[in-house]
Amino acid sequence: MSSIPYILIIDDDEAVRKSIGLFLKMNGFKPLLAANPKEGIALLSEFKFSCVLLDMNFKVETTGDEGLTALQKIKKAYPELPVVLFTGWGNMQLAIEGMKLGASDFINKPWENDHLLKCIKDAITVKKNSRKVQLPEKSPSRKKLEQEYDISNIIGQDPQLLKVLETVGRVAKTNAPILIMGESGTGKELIAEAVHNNSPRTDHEFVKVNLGGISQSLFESEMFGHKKGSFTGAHTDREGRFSIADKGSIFLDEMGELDLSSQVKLLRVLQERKFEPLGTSKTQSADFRVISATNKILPDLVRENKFREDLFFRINLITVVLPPLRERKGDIPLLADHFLKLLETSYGITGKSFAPETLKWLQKQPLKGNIRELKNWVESSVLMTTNDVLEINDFENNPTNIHAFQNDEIKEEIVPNGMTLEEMEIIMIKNALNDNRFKIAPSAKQLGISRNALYRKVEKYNITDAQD
Ligand SMILES: Nc1ncnc2c1ncn2[C@@H]1O[C@H](COP(=O)(O)OP(=O)(O)OP(=O)(O)O)[C@@H](O)[C@H]1O
Repeated sequence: MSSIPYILIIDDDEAVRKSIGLFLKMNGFKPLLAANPKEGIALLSEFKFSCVLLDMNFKVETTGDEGLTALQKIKKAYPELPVVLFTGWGNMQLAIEGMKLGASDFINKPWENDHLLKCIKDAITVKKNSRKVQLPEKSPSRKKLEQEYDISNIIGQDPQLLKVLETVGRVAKTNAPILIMGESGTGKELIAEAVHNNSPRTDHEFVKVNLGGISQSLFESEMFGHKKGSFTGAHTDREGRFSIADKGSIFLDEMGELDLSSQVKLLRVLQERKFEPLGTSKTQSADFRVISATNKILPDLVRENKFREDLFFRINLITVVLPPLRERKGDIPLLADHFLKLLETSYGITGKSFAPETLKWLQKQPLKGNIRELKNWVESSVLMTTNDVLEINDFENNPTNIHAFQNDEIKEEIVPNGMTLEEMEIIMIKNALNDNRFKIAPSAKQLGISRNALYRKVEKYNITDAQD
Protein backbone atom coordinates (compact mmCIF):
# COMPACT_ATOMS: atom_id res chain seq x y z
CA MET A 1 0.00 0.00 0.00
CA SER A 2 1.28 3.46 -0.85
CA SER A 3 2.16 5.75 2.04
CA ILE A 4 1.28 8.89 0.11
CA PRO A 5 -1.33 10.78 2.15
CA TYR A 6 -4.71 11.10 0.43
CA ILE A 7 -6.40 14.49 0.58
CA LEU A 8 -10.03 14.97 -0.33
CA ILE A 9 -10.88 18.34 -1.86
CA ILE A 10 -14.59 19.20 -1.84
CA ASP A 11 -15.30 22.40 -3.76
CA ASP A 12 -17.87 23.24 -6.37
CA ASP A 13 -15.49 25.47 -8.30
CA GLU A 14 -13.67 23.31 -10.79
CA ALA A 15 -10.78 25.74 -11.21
CA VAL A 16 -10.19 25.80 -7.46
CA ARG A 17 -10.35 21.99 -7.21
CA LYS A 18 -7.89 21.53 -10.02
CA SER A 19 -5.39 24.15 -8.97
CA ILE A 20 -5.27 22.96 -5.37
CA GLY A 21 -5.17 19.37 -6.57
CA LEU A 22 -2.16 20.08 -8.75
CA PHE A 23 -0.40 22.02 -6.03
CA LEU A 24 -0.91 19.24 -3.49
CA LYS A 25 0.25 16.63 -5.95
CA MET A 26 3.45 18.58 -6.52
CA ASN A 27 3.93 18.55 -2.77
CA GLY A 28 3.73 14.82 -2.29
CA PHE A 29 0.02 14.28 -1.64
CA LYS A 30 -2.57 12.28 -3.51
CA PRO A 31 -5.53 14.60 -4.06
CA LEU A 32 -9.00 13.31 -4.93
CA LEU A 33 -11.57 15.83 -6.07
CA ALA A 34 -15.31 16.11 -5.38
CA ALA A 35 -17.65 18.79 -6.71
CA ASN A 36 -20.11 18.59 -3.80
CA PRO A 37 -20.44 17.07 -0.34
CA LYS A 38 -22.38 14.05 -1.64
CA GLU A 39 -19.59 13.06 -4.02
CA GLY A 40 -17.04 13.73 -1.30
CA ILE A 41 -18.76 11.56 1.28
CA ALA A 42 -18.98 8.74 -1.27
CA LEU A 43 -15.22 8.94 -1.82
CA LEU A 44 -14.62 8.85 1.93
CA SER A 45 -16.10 5.39 2.13
CA GLU A 46 -13.85 4.16 -0.67
CA PHE A 47 -10.44 5.54 0.32
CA LYS A 48 -8.52 6.19 3.50
CA PHE A 49 -7.87 9.92 3.64
CA SER A 50 -5.45 11.87 5.82
CA CYS A 51 -7.31 15.17 5.56
CA VAL A 52 -10.35 16.79 3.95
CA LEU A 53 -10.39 20.27 2.50
CA LEU A 54 -14.00 21.37 2.56
CA ASP A 55 -15.37 24.49 0.92
CA MET A 56 -18.14 26.13 2.92
CA ASN A 57 -19.52 28.38 0.25
CA PHE A 58 -21.27 26.40 -2.42
CA LYS A 59 -22.59 28.50 -5.26
CA VAL A 60 -26.23 27.62 -4.94
CA GLU A 61 -26.24 27.99 -1.20
CA THR A 62 -24.37 30.97 0.18
CA THR A 63 -25.39 30.56 3.80
CA GLY A 64 -22.78 27.87 4.37
CA ASP A 65 -25.43 25.49 5.73
CA GLU A 66 -24.56 22.87 3.17
CA GLY A 67 -20.92 23.02 4.19
CA LEU A 68 -21.78 22.81 7.88
CA THR A 69 -24.07 19.84 7.33
CA ALA A 70 -21.35 18.11 5.33
CA LEU A 71 -18.84 18.82 8.07
CA GLN A 72 -21.14 17.32 10.69
CA LYS A 73 -21.66 14.19 8.63
CA ILE A 74 -17.94 13.75 8.05
CA LYS A 75 -17.06 14.28 11.72
CA LYS A 76 -19.77 11.86 12.80
CA ALA A 77 -18.60 9.09 10.50
CA TYR A 78 -14.85 9.80 10.79
CA PRO A 79 -14.25 11.65 14.06
CA GLU A 80 -10.47 11.33 13.80
CA LEU A 81 -10.23 12.69 10.27
CA PRO A 82 -9.00 16.30 10.18
CA VAL A 83 -11.16 18.67 8.15
CA VAL A 84 -9.84 22.05 7.04
CA LEU A 85 -12.48 24.56 5.96
CA PHE A 86 -12.39 27.03 3.15
CA THR A 87 -14.37 30.16 3.94
CA GLY A 88 -14.81 33.45 2.17
CA TRP A 89 -13.02 36.38 3.75
CA GLY A 90 -15.43 38.18 6.03
CA ASN A 91 -17.42 35.07 6.76
CA MET A 92 -15.77 34.54 10.07
CA GLN A 93 -18.93 33.45 11.81
CA LEU A 94 -19.12 30.45 9.53
CA ALA A 95 -15.52 29.54 10.31
CA ILE A 96 -16.27 29.75 14.03
CA GLU A 97 -19.35 27.55 13.66
CA GLY A 98 -17.19 25.06 11.78
CA MET A 99 -14.48 25.07 14.43
CA LYS A 100 -17.11 24.43 17.09
CA LEU A 101 -18.29 21.44 15.09
CA GLY A 102 -14.80 19.99 15.11
CA ALA A 103 -13.00 21.41 12.07
CA SER A 104 -9.24 21.44 12.48
CA ASP A 105 -8.62 24.83 10.94
CA PHE A 106 -9.95 27.29 8.42
CA ILE A 107 -8.46 29.10 5.47
CA ASN A 108 -9.83 32.28 3.99
CA LYS A 109 -10.29 32.64 0.27
CA PRO A 110 -8.29 33.86 -1.59
CA TRP A 111 -5.63 31.67 -0.05
CA GLU A 112 -1.86 31.48 -0.26
CA ASN A 113 -0.51 28.13 -1.29
CA ASP A 114 2.24 28.02 1.32
CA HIS A 115 -0.24 28.76 4.06
CA LEU A 116 -2.62 26.14 2.73
CA LEU A 117 0.14 23.55 2.72
CA LYS A 118 1.16 24.38 6.29
CA CYS A 119 -2.45 24.15 7.48
CA ILE A 120 -2.93 20.75 5.89
CA LYS A 121 0.35 19.40 7.26
CA ASP A 122 -0.44 20.75 10.72
CA ALA A 123 -3.96 19.34 10.66
CA ILE A 124 -2.56 15.91 9.80
CA THR A 125 0.13 16.03 12.49
CA VAL A 126 -2.02 17.49 15.21
CA LYS A 127 -5.12 15.41 14.38
CA LYS A 128 -7.20 17.89 16.23
CA ASN A 129 -10.79 16.84 16.11
CA SER A 130 -12.43 18.77 18.84
CA ARG A 131 -11.96 22.01 20.73
CA LYS A 132 -11.00 20.03 23.81
CA VAL A 133 -7.44 19.95 25.02
CA GLN A 134 -5.50 17.33 23.15
CA LEU A 135 -3.87 15.46 25.93
CA PRO A 136 -2.77 11.87 25.68
CA GLU A 137 -4.92 9.49 27.72
CA LYS A 138 -2.02 7.91 29.53
CA SER A 139 0.72 9.97 31.02
CA PRO A 140 4.03 9.25 29.24
CA SER A 141 7.20 8.58 31.21
CA ARG A 142 9.50 11.50 31.88
CA LYS A 143 12.47 9.48 30.67
CA LYS A 144 10.86 8.81 27.31
CA LEU A 145 9.91 12.44 26.89
CA GLU A 146 13.45 13.55 27.67
CA GLN A 147 14.79 11.20 25.02
CA GLU A 148 12.56 12.78 22.43
CA TYR A 149 12.39 16.42 23.40
CA ASP A 150 14.49 19.15 24.91
CA ILE A 151 12.61 19.75 28.15
CA SER A 152 15.36 19.39 30.73
CA ASN A 153 14.71 22.83 32.26
CA ILE A 154 11.06 22.03 32.95
CA ILE A 155 11.05 20.22 36.25
CA GLY A 156 8.30 17.88 37.32
CA GLN A 157 6.93 14.38 37.11
CA ASP A 158 3.31 15.02 37.80
CA PRO A 159 1.13 13.10 35.31
CA GLN A 160 -0.77 16.28 34.34
CA LEU A 161 2.48 18.08 33.54
CA LEU A 162 3.89 15.11 31.64
CA LYS A 163 0.78 15.02 29.47
CA VAL A 164 1.21 18.70 28.71
CA LEU A 165 4.88 18.14 27.86
CA GLU A 166 3.98 15.27 25.56
CA THR A 167 1.50 17.47 23.69
CA VAL A 168 3.97 20.32 23.53
CA GLY A 169 6.72 18.12 22.14
CA ARG A 170 4.42 16.54 19.59
CA VAL A 171 2.96 19.75 18.23
CA ALA A 172 6.11 21.85 18.50
CA LYS A 173 7.25 20.77 15.07
CA THR A 174 4.09 22.06 13.42
CA ASN A 175 3.16 25.69 12.82
CA ALA A 176 -0.10 25.35 14.66
CA PRO A 177 -0.90 28.23 17.02
CA ILE A 178 -0.82 27.21 20.67
CA LEU A 179 -2.66 28.78 23.55
CA ILE A 180 -1.22 28.13 26.98
CA MET A 181 -3.61 28.71 29.84
CA GLY A 182 -2.85 28.56 33.52
CA GLU A 183 -2.68 30.61 36.66
CA SER A 184 0.05 33.14 37.12
CA GLY A 185 3.42 31.57 37.87
CA THR A 186 2.58 28.07 36.60
CA GLY A 187 5.30 28.12 33.95
CA LYS A 188 3.49 29.30 30.82
CA GLU A 189 6.47 31.19 29.51
CA LEU A 190 8.73 28.21 30.08
CA ILE A 191 6.34 26.05 28.07
CA ALA A 192 6.21 28.65 25.29
CA GLU A 193 10.00 28.56 25.12
CA ALA A 194 9.89 24.77 24.98
CA VAL A 195 7.54 24.95 21.99
CA HIS A 196 10.00 27.20 20.20
CA ASN A 197 13.09 25.25 21.24
CA ASN A 198 11.64 21.98 20.02
CA SER A 199 10.49 23.43 16.71
CA PRO A 200 12.32 23.80 13.41
CA ARG A 201 12.26 27.54 14.13
CA THR A 202 14.65 27.25 17.04
CA ASP A 203 17.56 28.92 15.25
CA HIS A 204 15.47 32.05 14.77
CA GLU A 205 14.06 34.56 17.21
CA PHE A 206 11.70 33.82 20.08
CA VAL A 207 10.03 37.20 20.49
CA LYS A 208 8.23 37.77 23.75
CA VAL A 209 5.52 40.41 23.91
CA ASN A 210 3.64 41.27 27.07
CA LEU A 211 0.33 42.42 25.64
CA GLY A 212 -0.77 43.63 29.06
CA GLY A 213 2.04 46.16 28.96
CA ILE A 214 1.24 47.69 25.57
CA SER A 215 -1.22 50.56 25.51
CA GLN A 216 -3.84 50.78 22.77
CA SER A 217 -2.09 53.79 21.23
CA LEU A 218 1.28 52.05 21.01
CA PHE A 219 0.05 48.68 19.80
CA GLU A 220 0.65 49.25 16.09
CA SER A 221 4.03 50.89 16.43
CA GLU A 222 5.19 48.19 18.84
CA MET A 223 3.90 45.24 16.86
CA PHE A 224 4.21 46.44 13.27
CA GLY A 225 7.03 48.95 13.64
CA HIS A 226 7.18 52.55 12.50
CA LYS A 227 9.01 54.94 10.23
CA LYS A 228 10.96 57.86 11.58
CA GLY A 229 8.66 60.86 11.96
CA SER A 230 5.42 58.87 11.69
CA PHE A 231 4.29 60.31 15.03
CA THR A 232 5.65 62.65 17.66
CA GLY A 233 8.40 60.84 19.41
CA ALA A 234 9.25 58.49 16.52
CA HIS A 235 12.82 59.69 16.23
CA THR A 236 14.12 56.70 14.34
CA ASP A 237 12.77 53.83 12.25
CA ARG A 238 11.73 50.96 14.45
CA GLU A 239 11.25 47.33 13.54
CA GLY A 240 8.03 45.80 14.87
CA ARG A 241 7.79 42.58 16.86
CA PHE A 242 6.21 40.58 14.05
CA SER A 243 9.00 41.48 11.70
CA ILE A 244 11.63 40.50 14.29
CA ALA A 245 9.84 37.18 14.74
CA ASP A 246 10.16 36.35 11.03
CA LYS A 247 11.03 32.63 10.66
CA GLY A 248 10.85 32.33 14.44
CA SER A 249 8.08 32.38 17.03
CA ILE A 250 6.18 35.20 18.67
CA PHE A 251 5.01 34.70 22.25
CA LEU A 252 1.96 36.81 23.00
CA ASP A 253 1.72 36.82 26.76
CA GLU A 254 -1.26 38.15 28.74
CA MET A 255 -3.56 37.73 25.77
CA GLY A 256 -6.60 38.30 27.98
CA GLU A 257 -5.46 41.88 28.65
CA LEU A 258 -5.65 43.01 25.03
CA ASP A 259 -8.24 45.72 24.36
CA LEU A 260 -10.88 45.17 21.69
CA SER A 261 -9.50 47.59 19.13
CA SER A 262 -6.04 45.99 19.27
CA GLN A 263 -7.70 42.57 19.00
CA VAL A 264 -9.01 43.51 15.55
CA LYS A 265 -5.55 44.57 14.43
CA LEU A 266 -3.99 41.42 15.80
CA LEU A 267 -6.57 39.23 14.11
CA ARG A 268 -5.78 40.67 10.73
CA VAL A 269 -2.05 39.94 11.05
CA LEU A 270 -2.68 36.45 12.30
CA GLN A 271 -4.97 35.76 9.34
CA GLU A 272 -2.91 37.31 6.62
CA ARG A 273 0.61 37.39 8.07
CA LYS A 274 0.79 40.88 6.61
CA PHE A 275 0.97 44.31 8.20
CA GLU A 276 1.95 47.91 7.49
CA PRO A 277 4.47 49.69 9.72
CA LEU A 278 3.18 53.10 10.85
CA GLY A 279 4.08 55.88 8.49
CA THR A 280 4.33 53.70 5.42
CA SER A 281 1.81 52.22 3.06
CA LYS A 282 4.15 49.38 2.19
CA THR A 283 2.77 46.03 3.25
CA GLN A 284 5.27 43.74 4.95
CA SER A 285 4.87 40.06 5.50
CA ALA A 286 6.45 37.76 8.03
CA ASP A 287 6.46 34.04 8.70
CA PHE A 288 6.01 33.52 12.42
CA ARG A 289 4.55 30.90 14.71
CA VAL A 290 2.13 32.20 17.31
CA ILE A 291 2.22 31.03 20.90
CA SER A 292 -0.18 32.81 23.23
CA ALA A 293 -0.67 32.65 26.96
CA THR A 294 -3.16 33.91 29.45
CA ASN A 295 -4.07 33.48 33.08
CA LYS A 296 -7.65 34.49 32.28
CA ILE A 297 -10.35 32.04 31.26
CA LEU A 298 -10.62 33.24 27.66
CA PRO A 299 -13.90 31.44 26.86
CA ASP A 300 -15.46 33.45 29.71
CA LEU A 301 -14.14 36.68 28.22
CA VAL A 302 -15.60 35.64 24.86
CA ARG A 303 -18.99 35.11 26.50
CA GLU A 304 -18.75 38.52 28.14
CA ASN A 305 -17.89 40.10 24.76
CA LYS A 306 -14.53 41.21 26.07
CA PHE A 307 -12.58 38.96 23.75
CA ARG A 308 -13.34 38.39 20.08
CA GLU A 309 -14.51 34.89 19.33
CA ASP A 310 -12.82 34.85 15.92
CA LEU A 311 -9.48 35.78 17.49
CA PHE A 312 -9.99 33.12 20.13
CA PHE A 313 -10.43 30.45 17.47
CA ARG A 314 -7.48 31.80 15.53
CA ILE A 315 -5.03 31.46 18.44
CA ASN A 316 -6.11 28.22 20.00
CA LEU A 317 -5.79 25.50 17.47
CA ILE A 318 -4.09 23.72 20.33
CA THR A 319 -4.75 24.58 23.94
CA VAL A 320 -2.73 23.35 26.84
CA VAL A 321 -3.68 24.04 30.41
CA LEU A 322 -0.97 24.09 33.05
CA PRO A 323 -2.04 22.74 36.43
CA PRO A 324 -1.64 25.01 39.45
CA LEU A 325 1.07 23.93 41.86
CA ARG A 326 -1.51 22.89 44.50
CA GLU A 327 -2.63 20.17 42.07
CA ARG A 328 0.89 18.83 41.63
CA LYS A 329 2.25 18.98 45.14
CA GLY A 330 4.41 15.94 44.47
CA ASP A 331 6.61 18.18 42.32
CA ILE A 332 7.32 20.69 45.09
CA PRO A 333 10.41 18.91 46.50
CA LEU A 334 11.82 18.46 42.98
CA LEU A 335 11.25 22.11 42.17
CA ALA A 336 12.67 23.30 45.47
CA ASP A 337 15.84 21.25 44.89
CA HIS A 338 16.07 22.59 41.36
CA PHE A 339 15.93 26.20 42.56
CA LEU A 340 18.57 25.41 45.17
CA LYS A 341 20.84 24.07 42.43
CA LEU A 342 20.24 27.17 40.33
CA LEU A 343 21.52 29.25 43.24
CA GLU A 344 24.63 27.10 43.30
CA THR A 345 25.37 27.78 39.67
CA SER A 346 24.41 31.42 39.55
CA TYR A 347 25.60 32.59 42.95
CA GLY A 348 28.07 29.96 44.05
CA ILE A 349 26.06 29.08 47.14
CA THR A 350 27.00 25.49 47.88
CA GLY A 351 26.44 22.92 50.59
CA LYS A 352 22.79 23.79 51.27
CA SER A 353 19.97 21.30 51.48
CA PHE A 354 16.44 20.95 52.83
CA ALA A 355 15.52 19.06 55.95
CA PRO A 356 13.00 16.36 54.93
CA GLU A 357 10.31 17.90 57.16
CA THR A 358 10.85 21.28 55.47
CA LEU A 359 9.95 19.80 52.10
CA LYS A 360 6.88 18.11 53.56
CA TRP A 361 5.86 21.39 55.16
CA LEU A 362 6.35 23.29 51.90
CA GLN A 363 3.98 20.85 50.21
CA LYS A 364 1.29 21.95 52.62
CA GLN A 365 1.63 25.69 51.94
CA PRO A 366 -0.97 27.43 49.77
CA LEU A 367 1.59 28.81 47.27
CA LYS A 368 -1.02 30.82 45.43
CA GLY A 369 1.66 32.39 43.28
CA ASN A 370 2.52 28.86 42.13
CA ILE A 371 6.04 28.01 40.98
CA ARG A 372 7.17 31.64 40.89
CA GLU A 373 6.27 32.04 44.55
CA LEU A 374 8.05 28.82 45.48
CA LYS A 375 11.14 29.92 43.56
CA ASN A 376 11.26 33.34 45.21
CA TRP A 377 10.65 31.86 48.62
CA VAL A 378 13.39 29.26 48.26
CA GLU A 379 15.84 31.79 46.89
CA SER A 380 15.30 34.38 49.57
CA SER A 381 15.26 31.84 52.39
CA VAL A 382 18.51 30.31 51.21
CA LEU A 383 20.05 33.74 50.98
CA MET A 384 18.93 34.71 54.43
CA THR A 385 19.81 31.65 56.44
CA THR A 386 23.14 30.74 57.88
CA ASN A 387 22.02 27.11 58.23
CA ASP A 388 23.29 24.54 55.79
CA VAL A 389 20.19 22.44 56.23
CA LEU A 390 17.12 24.58 55.73
CA GLU A 391 14.55 24.19 58.47
CA ILE A 392 10.90 25.14 58.48
CA ASN A 393 11.90 28.15 60.56
CA ASP A 394 14.00 29.52 57.74
CA PHE A 395 10.87 29.77 55.62
CA GLU A 396 8.49 30.77 58.37
CA ASN A 397 10.67 33.68 59.41
CA ASN A 398 10.76 34.80 55.82
CA PRO A 399 7.08 34.87 54.79
CA THR A 400 8.04 36.60 51.61
CA ASN A 401 11.49 37.11 50.28
CA ILE A 402 11.11 40.85 50.10
CA HIS A 403 9.54 41.81 53.40
CA ALA A 404 12.48 40.59 55.36
CA PHE A 405 14.64 43.23 53.74
CA GLN A 406 12.24 46.10 53.49
CA ASN A 407 13.82 48.21 56.17
CA ASP A 408 17.24 49.18 55.01
CA GLU A 409 19.03 47.46 57.86
CA ILE A 410 20.55 44.40 56.37
CA LYS A 411 22.31 42.72 59.22
CA GLU A 412 25.77 41.52 58.45
CA GLU A 413 25.30 38.06 59.84
CA ILE A 414 22.44 37.22 57.48
CA VAL A 415 24.45 37.98 54.36
CA PRO A 416 25.47 34.55 53.13
CA ASN A 417 29.13 33.79 52.88
CA GLY A 418 30.71 34.76 49.61
CA MET A 419 27.84 37.00 48.60
CA THR A 420 28.16 40.71 48.17
CA LEU A 421 25.52 43.24 49.04
CA GLU A 422 25.22 44.11 45.36
CA GLU A 423 24.52 40.50 44.46
CA MET A 424 21.79 40.36 47.04
CA GLU A 425 20.36 43.62 45.79
CA ILE A 426 20.16 42.25 42.25
CA ILE A 427 18.28 39.20 43.47
CA MET A 428 15.85 41.32 45.45
CA ILE A 429 15.19 43.63 42.52
CA LYS A 430 14.66 40.73 40.15
CA ASN A 431 12.30 39.08 42.59
CA ALA A 432 10.30 42.27 43.06
CA LEU A 433 10.06 42.75 39.29
CA ASN A 434 8.98 39.15 38.90
CA ASP A 435 6.31 39.59 41.56
CA ASN A 436 4.97 42.67 39.82
CA ARG A 437 5.02 41.60 36.18
CA PHE A 438 8.16 43.63 35.59
CA LYS A 439 6.39 46.90 36.26
CA ILE A 440 8.65 49.52 37.79
CA ALA A 441 6.16 51.40 39.97
CA PRO A 442 4.74 48.49 42.05
CA SER A 443 8.17 46.84 42.24
CA ALA A 444 9.66 50.05 43.63
CA LYS A 445 6.84 50.21 46.15
CA GLN A 446 7.44 46.63 47.21
CA LEU A 447 11.14 47.32 47.64
CA GLY A 448 10.41 50.46 49.62
CA ILE A 449 12.35 52.75 47.29
CA SER A 450 11.34 55.46 44.81
CA ARG A 451 10.65 54.76 41.13
CA ASN A 452 13.67 56.78 40.14
CA ALA A 453 15.90 54.91 42.54
CA LEU A 454 14.71 51.62 41.05
CA TYR A 455 15.25 52.94 37.50
CA ARG A 456 18.83 53.79 38.39
CA LYS A 457 19.44 50.37 39.86
CA VAL A 458 17.84 48.58 36.93
CA GLU A 459 20.12 50.51 34.60
CA LYS A 460 23.17 49.96 36.78
CA TYR A 461 22.69 46.19 36.91
CA ASN A 462 21.56 46.02 33.31
CA ILE A 463 18.28 44.29 34.18
CA THR A 464 16.51 44.21 30.84
CA ASP A 465 12.99 43.02 31.66
CA ALA A 466 11.76 46.06 33.59
CA GLN A 467 8.88 48.03 32.09
CA ASP A 468 7.31 51.39 32.63
N1 LIG B 1 8.30 23.26 35.71
C1 LIG B 1 9.17 24.22 36.04
N2 LIG B 1 10.44 23.90 36.27
C2 LIG B 1 11.34 24.84 36.65
N3 LIG B 1 11.05 26.14 36.78
C3 LIG B 1 9.79 26.51 36.54
C4 LIG B 1 8.79 25.57 36.14
N4 LIG B 1 7.64 26.25 35.93
C5 LIG B 1 7.89 27.53 36.19
N5 LIG B 1 9.20 27.71 36.56
C6 LIG B 1 9.82 28.99 36.94
O1 LIG B 1 8.85 29.72 37.68
C7 LIG B 1 8.87 31.09 37.30
C8 LIG B 1 7.51 31.49 36.75
O2 LIG B 1 7.28 30.81 35.52
P1 LIG B 1 6.68 31.53 34.24
O3 LIG B 1 7.18 32.95 34.14
O4 LIG B 1 6.91 30.66 33.06
O5 LIG B 1 5.15 31.56 34.67
P2 LIG B 1 3.88 32.17 33.92
O6 LIG B 1 2.81 31.16 34.04
O7 LIG B 1 4.31 32.61 32.54
O8 LIG B 1 3.53 33.43 34.83
P3 LIG B 1 2.65 34.75 34.46
O9 LIG B 1 1.27 34.31 34.12
O10 LIG B 1 2.68 35.53 35.72
O11 LIG B 1 3.36 35.42 33.32
C9 LIG B 1 9.97 31.26 36.28
O12 LIG B 1 11.14 31.65 36.96
C10 LIG B 1 10.14 29.86 35.72
O13 LIG B 1 11.44 29.64 35.25
